[in-house]
Amino acid sequence: MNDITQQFHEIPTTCISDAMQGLNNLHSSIKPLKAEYKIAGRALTVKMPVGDNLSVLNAIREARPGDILVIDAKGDTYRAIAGDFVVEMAQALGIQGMVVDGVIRDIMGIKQLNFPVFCKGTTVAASNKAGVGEINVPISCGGASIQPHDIIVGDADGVVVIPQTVEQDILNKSLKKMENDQKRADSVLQNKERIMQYLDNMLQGS
Ligand SMILES: O=C([O-])CC(=O)C(=O)O
Repeated sequence: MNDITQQFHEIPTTCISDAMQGLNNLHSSIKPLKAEYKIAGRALTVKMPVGDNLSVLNAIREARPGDILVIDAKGDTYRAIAGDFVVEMAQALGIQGMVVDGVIRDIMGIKQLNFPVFCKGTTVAASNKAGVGEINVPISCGGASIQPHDIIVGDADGVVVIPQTVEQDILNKSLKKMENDQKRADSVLQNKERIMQYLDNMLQGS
């Protein structure tokens, strides 16, 4: 992880989302297989046709350690983009995690690997391997546009994408948001009076 992705790793996705007005989140159906998973890194994008995962193997072959595979699987939930064998290869080569608008299979084996996969769920059918697909091209995944090397952050709440062109600005805004959330909680959640005062202030004039 380089410096800026390391800093994003320490920030909840909710604060990053707030810093981007909620505009760059992947669809909420894309969730971690385990709530404790946290990922932050650069996207290696994969554009695959429905039900054919040879491009995922290509991406695993080309990935650098720390990369996050972000897979545009067109939302398909019938065929798995990977099972425990493919995921274990990715893990062994140092890939940090996978995000997909589709499904995986061999969920028990993948959970045992403790490899962070964010997806829409699980299925039984494997993908074909006919060979169509592209890597490191702009994609749409879960309703968000993602360019190769954009920053991806995922945790229990979901996945956000931070475009490279604004990453420093979004980092600063996210840190500020996290600090402000903490200050608000410290000040308001002290007792019932402070809570009532906060609610009255918010509701004034509404
Ligand atoms: O080979 C595949 O495409 C999926 C699979 O079953 C595995 O990775 O174990």
